[in-house]
Amino acid sequence: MGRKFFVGGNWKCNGTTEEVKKIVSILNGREVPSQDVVEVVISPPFVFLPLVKSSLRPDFHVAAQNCWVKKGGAFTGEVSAEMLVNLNIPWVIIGHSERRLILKESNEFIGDKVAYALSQGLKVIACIGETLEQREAGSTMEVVAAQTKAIAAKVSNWVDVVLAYEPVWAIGTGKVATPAQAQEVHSELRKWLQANVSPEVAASTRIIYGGSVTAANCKELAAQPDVDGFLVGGASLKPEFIDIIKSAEVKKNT
Ligand SMILES: O=C(CO)COP(=O)(O)O
Repeated sequence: MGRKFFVGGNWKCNGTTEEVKKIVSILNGREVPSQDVVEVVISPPFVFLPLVKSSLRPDFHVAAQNCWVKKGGAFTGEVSAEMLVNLNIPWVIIGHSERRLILKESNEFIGDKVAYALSQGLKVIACIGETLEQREAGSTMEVVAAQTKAIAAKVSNWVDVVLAYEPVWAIGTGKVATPAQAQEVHSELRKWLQANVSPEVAASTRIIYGGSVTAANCKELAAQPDVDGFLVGGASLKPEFIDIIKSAEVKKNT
């Protein structure tokens, strides 16, 4: 299979220059498993991308948190995929639930964004996940399958895509999915990819979990066979992010 463990740190809309410098210096000073074992990607707000890119250790990479759906131009307030490429930013997060729910980005719009970002040479962390209401109504798989379908419809090459399953009820709530809950959805998503894309894509695509991941719960989650890493919010702004990166070691021993 060979799916390299992936840990993303999504800083969301947080940080000042001073805080950014402090977090970067903490990240730079700690030992973590080698790049053969874990791929680490840090995602600061747009305005801090150049600072983080120029000061972060070379074995960690950077991601934007969003980009425009097509070529840049007269789109006030947007940042284009071309600009990220121009700044040598290799990754972008697309379809985070905060953008889906607060900014009303639809499945189709997100599919278009993923396709355009890939076409420009960016690698994409594509986010999906159900709300509490949807989970309680028993429609989790239906929701995440529809979200994945809208992405799959526009993607022909999955090599540069990481799928992030982030149940909305677990984001920023301290209410992490249990290892069994995460494994269940990840395994169903892999089956969905197998049936609707290809067995090769299903076997090789990393499906990472996000939602209240901490140093305390990451090892148990990482031990699940279909959990290939994490997208971390709050804890990525703290030194414990290093411990979450180290949970990649769990995988090495399984
Ligand atoms: O949304 C997330 C990462 O993209 C998860 O956020 P928290 O880790 O703060 O719950």
